Order: sequence, then C-alpha cells, then structure tokens
Amino acid sequence: ATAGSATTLNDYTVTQSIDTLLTAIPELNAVARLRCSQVFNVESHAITNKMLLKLAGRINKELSDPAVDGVVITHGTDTLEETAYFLNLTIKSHKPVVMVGAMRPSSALSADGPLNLFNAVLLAASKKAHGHGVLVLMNDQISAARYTSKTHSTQPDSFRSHDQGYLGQIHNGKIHIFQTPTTRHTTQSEFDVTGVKSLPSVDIIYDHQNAGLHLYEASIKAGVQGIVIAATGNGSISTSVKKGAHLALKGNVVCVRSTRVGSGVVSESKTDNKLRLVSGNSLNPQKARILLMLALHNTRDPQSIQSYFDRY
Ligand SMILES: NC(=O)C[C@H](N)C(=O)O
Repeated sequence: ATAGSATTLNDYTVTQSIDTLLTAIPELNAVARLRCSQVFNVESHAITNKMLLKLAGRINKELSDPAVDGVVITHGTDTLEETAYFLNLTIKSHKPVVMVGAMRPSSALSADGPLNLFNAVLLAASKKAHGHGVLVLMNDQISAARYTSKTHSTQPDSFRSHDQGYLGQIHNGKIHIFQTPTTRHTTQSEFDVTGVKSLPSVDIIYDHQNAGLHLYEASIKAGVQGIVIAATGNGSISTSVKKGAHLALKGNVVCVRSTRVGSGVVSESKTDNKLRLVSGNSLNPQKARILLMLALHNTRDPQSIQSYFDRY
C-alpha cells in the first residue's frame, strides 16, 4: 500500500501488485526461485469466506507440487491472524506456509514491508520451518498462526502471542526456532475444505455494560448457525450472555464463550452445560469464529464442538 507522503502512515491505498513488491527486493533472488501469483489484491477487511476457501485450495495445490518447497502469503495485517488460523486448520502439508504483512505503507520512512517479505521468503525456503503449522513473520519474529494476534493499531511490533510467546526469530538472515505449537494443525487437522463452496455463517457479539438482547435476536433471525460471544473477563456469563444463549439454544444456534480482554484462557463453567455453551479456550473472538465455522461444517453438537476447541 502507498500513502500520500513519506511521513503519512495512514490513509494509504492498495496500489502495488505482487510483481512490483518482488522487483523492489532483488536480494530475494539469492534466497529462492520465486513463482508468484496475485490471488487477490484487497485490504484485509475485505476478505470473505469464499476467498479463504479459494486461498486454501490454491495453497494445497501448490504444495502438492514436488517442485514447491514452501509458500509465502502477503496479506494486510488487520485480519491476517484470521486467514493464518484458517489456513493452519485447512492446509494439508508439512511444508512451510508463511504469512507476512507490513504495518507501515511502502511509501513511509522506515517501511517494514521489504525486510518482513525478505525474511518470510527465507523462512518459507527453510527446512527449519517444516511441521510447525502456518507461520506469521513480522518484525523479525516468527509466530504460530494459532497464537499470534495483532495487538497494536500502528507499531511494527504489533503481532504478539501474549501467553505462548514467539516460535523463533530471524536475524541477519539466520533462522532461530525456539519452540513448536502444541495444538493440532495442518496434517493432523480433521478439517478438510476440499471442494467446499461455503462455510456456516457465524457472528461475533461483543458484551458490555447495559447490553441488550437485540443483537442476538438479529443474528438468529438472519440465520446464523453460530455466535461467538466476546464476553467480559473470564468469559463471564452476564445477564445479556445468559439471555442471548437461551435464545440461541431455542434456535439451534451454537454459542462459544470467548473473551474481549485479549489474552488468557476462558475457563469452562458449570453454567455451560445448562446453556450448551462452548468455552473458547485461549482463542480470541475472531479466531474462535474461524474454528466455529469449520466445526459447524462438521457437526452441530456443542459437545463435539467443545472437543475441537480443546484440541485446536
Ligand atoms: N497495514 C495493514 O496491513 C492494514 C491494512 N489496512 C490491511 O489490509 O489489513
């Protein structure tokens, strides 16, 4: 993306094709033989379920080619964690898939995109990146798709995994891996989207003081199959959550209790059974939505869905 001047860090537009990005970094040629294609060229808030399905299908196809060692996806940072987690659950290969973005426009002073992209290609070309699930490379840090989130609106170190930490680092072209994720992904995942054309509709409803029932009513009326509740604190079952969950239960809509606080595990609660609520583990609401869509594609049973949330 480019903005009006070198000191303008917002109000940018998506202007550059992937070819332009790559030719701006000739150093990449020493790292890998690159074959590139522009699957979409949009801001990341414009990514739809259909696009996710298309992207997963395309990556699975590329990785099944023995000539391909790994894939790099350039993506806007705003919803990068959602795409990364979706791919983490639906890619069927040990080969690296590395997602990368930039917090600053390419026209900015100290633009972070070029080094991020260089490092992402380095990582995708490396055997060290095999078998860790989908990776996110930002600001020299290697993160697991399951754990990392955008945590700052503007700064280059925005992507963090508060509780689980980074998987590794790249410095001066050297890759250091410290740990590997323990949740299921890629080749061990039970989710298969081959030939799938659409995903169940899932909304996120944010809880807050004085919250009403109308958003639940509207969602259920619109025909959603699942609702992720961005609840307060440790996924508290407030009056609005309780009423919303009752309404959802009557409409055969599965509700997941996640938290709006940004980190931490949501504990299972005694009330969950009565309301058939699923606790969202350590997934933030936007990632819980991704898992709930895939889970609902396989089953409508809250207990089975809870077991997915425990393992993925
Ligand atoms: N800097 C960015 O990557 C944000 C951009 N608006 C996006 O598409 O997500």
